[in-house]
Amino acid sequence: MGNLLGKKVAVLGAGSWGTAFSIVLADAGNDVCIWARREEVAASINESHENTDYLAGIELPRAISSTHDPEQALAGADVVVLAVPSQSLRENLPTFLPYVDDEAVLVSLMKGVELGTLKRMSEVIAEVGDIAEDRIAVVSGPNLAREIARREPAASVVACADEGVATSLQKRLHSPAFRPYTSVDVLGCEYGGAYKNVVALCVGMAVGQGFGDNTTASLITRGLAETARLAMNLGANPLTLMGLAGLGDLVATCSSPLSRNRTFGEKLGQGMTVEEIYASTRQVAEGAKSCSSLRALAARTGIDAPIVDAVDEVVQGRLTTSQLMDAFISRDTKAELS
Ligand SMILES: NC(=O)c1ccc[n+]([C@@H]2O[C@H](COP(=O)([O-])OP(=O)(O)OC[C@H]3O[C@@H](n4cnc5c(N)ncnc54)[C@H](O)[C@@H]3O)[C@@H](O)[C@H]2O)c1
Ligand SMILES: O=P(O)(O)OC[C@H](O)CO
Repeated sequence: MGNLLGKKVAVLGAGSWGTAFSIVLADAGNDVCIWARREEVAASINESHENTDYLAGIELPRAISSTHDPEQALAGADVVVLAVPSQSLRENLPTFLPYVDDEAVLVSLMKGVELGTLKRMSEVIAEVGDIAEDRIAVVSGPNLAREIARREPAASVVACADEGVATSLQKRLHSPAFRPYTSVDVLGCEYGGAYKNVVALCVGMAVGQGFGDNTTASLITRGLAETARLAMNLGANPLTLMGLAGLGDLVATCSSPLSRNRTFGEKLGQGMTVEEIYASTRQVAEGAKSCSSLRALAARTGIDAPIVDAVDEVVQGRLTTSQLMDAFISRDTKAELS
């Protein structure tokens, strides 16, 4: 393990990030085949070199093809990238795993924690596929799909328990506009990625009510404290949370109108219901589900997590967004570094 010298990468999931990440891979010299759940999406990629449903207006490199057939997508791939919504990973894996090469490395792009099991995506892959941790990696960082697809410069983290595998993947991903750093802290990257989505929902709720930069900066900072408290308790390196997969992604997601999580929160803050928001978009806002799993994980771990608690209450319809900030401000006062 450690020498990924092949050229073909299978990307499983033809949404915004699966498609944008395929551009990175193609620019870095890989041949990419995207598995699309819907045949018409595969046809659009093959025939017009555009994913009109998820990344309209972006021309895809000719090194990218697509198919609805998992066997065809995975044939000859030594790197397998998973980019489906987190809560659908477990049900999708049996479709893919029979065609995954025994030596292939699986790379999770997903930023969520599974409801019910409270597992990270790499844990779900390991469990369902009975795959060793040195064959599972994650890529996580401040990587809003449309900016990456436009080849705006960005950095990210590729993490694997086996540093050699992370370094091999780094070489396969390094493109003119995309700079990957290696890490062995898979857990820290995954909690950073899942948690920032919930904080972005919260920031969106504040923005939707008309609050300004003091409010959002306060939420981002306390959100980072909350993320670090839980992730460190579960074994993360604190410096991961200060890095690209922690603070970097938190800032990008909470600041950008491109973020689906922030937008979801903003619509709640403006008075839309959860059901109306789901009906208004096809794209996933992972935080609307992971707020419940992270809340349960924090409770199980005995960690104080007021932001995930409050976001989950709003998503479940038990708290209004106008009660949200009051719920934070009126909490018992304490030391910042407690
Ligand atoms: N979009 C980004 O900027 C971005 C960046 C980094 C990480 N991510 C993460 O990548 C993952 C995928 O996000 P995305 O942005 O591509 O989402 P998306 O909503 O744009 O696309 C999701 C894709 O999964 C498919 N899909 C939906 N339900 C499915 C199911 N039940 N089974 C199989 N496929 C299903 C959709 O058809 C679509 O192709 C998420 O975990 C997200 O947090 C997204
Ligand atoms: O659009 P969002 O909110 O899913 O965020 C996208 C990426 O995770 C940003 O790094």
